[in-house]
Amino acid sequence: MSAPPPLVHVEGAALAFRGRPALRGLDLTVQAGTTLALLGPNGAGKSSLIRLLAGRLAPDGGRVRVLGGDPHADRAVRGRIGYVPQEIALYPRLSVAENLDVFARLAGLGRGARRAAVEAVVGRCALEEVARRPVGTLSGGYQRRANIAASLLAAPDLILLDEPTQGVDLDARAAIHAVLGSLRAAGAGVIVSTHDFSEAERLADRVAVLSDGRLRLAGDLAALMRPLAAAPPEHEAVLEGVPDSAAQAALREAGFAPEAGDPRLWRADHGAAGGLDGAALLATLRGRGVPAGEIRVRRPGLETLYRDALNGSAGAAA
Ligand SMILES: Nc1ncnc2c1ncn2[C@@H]1O[C@H](COP(=O)(O)OP(=O)(O)OP(=O)(O)O)[C@@H](O)[C@H]1O
Repeated sequence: MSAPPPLVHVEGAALAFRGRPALRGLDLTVQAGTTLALLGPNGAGKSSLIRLLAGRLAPDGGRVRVLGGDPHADRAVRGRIGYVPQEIALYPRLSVAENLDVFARLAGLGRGARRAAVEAVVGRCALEEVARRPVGTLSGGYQRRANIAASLLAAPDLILLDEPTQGVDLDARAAIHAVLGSLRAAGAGVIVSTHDFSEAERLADRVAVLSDGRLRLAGDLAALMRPLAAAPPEHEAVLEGVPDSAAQAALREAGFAPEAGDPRLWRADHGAAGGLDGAALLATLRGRGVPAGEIRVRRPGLETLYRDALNGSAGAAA
């Protein structure tokens, strides 16, 4: 018997909007049963990739295969994919259960199957308490869970979620994490875009970092994180003002570099300032005229890998 196809196989995917490239030749393979976190700055191409995988868009170049087929051309493949867009795509005046019934009908489920499917996803997403309430009257967190529930009605083999926890409180976030954990435990593939490193570390077994329409890093999360366990702590200087040129020179001398887009946040590459005493460093920087508010020390983690990948210093994809 031949091996099942990978969940996702993307080769050289290119996509442009009005001539402006959003994806510039992206390769990505994801095996069945994987939870992949997609990371990248605003405009990196995460949503574009998710929409290609969902079959909502076709690539301008390259090839996109999901579950062995073409998600754009093949309706049967799309039927095995659950897609949760960033925006809430539900009818605000209908109750959660009514919305889910509409979407189950659109997914082609018969009457009996519809009722069972709605009940199953209401349970899985812990929506029992609000099932009879109009979606428009619910909190953002519940609306997001209802949005996710709608994508699960046809028991998909792959669920694509575009920033599912953006703007929700901690309880709603935990509830959404529980839903994703249960999908993973049931063997479904999950691809989730996020800006939240702790979320990615908690949920994913693989990560992919995109920027400017290109894949900068992809690999097994545990394998990528392993070398960091022995790495010295990182130092982050949070400044009270924008440093003048002398203060900038002092920061650079101490191994710090400015964080892109924020002149008040400087970071020392992991290792560069390792072994230094944060309080002593702060005193030294202040002595040199750096308006340093605090020096934070923290263990390198996924955020370190992410920054290295964006700075081009990451190793080859694992
Ligand atoms: N419908 C569209 N029309 C025109 N340009 C678009 C459209 N969708 C995306 N783009 C552009 O394509 C590029 C990639 O955007 P995309 O939404 O995929 O990034 P993203 O990584 O998901 O960003 P974010 O984290 O902000 O959601 C950006 O330059 C964006 O402006």
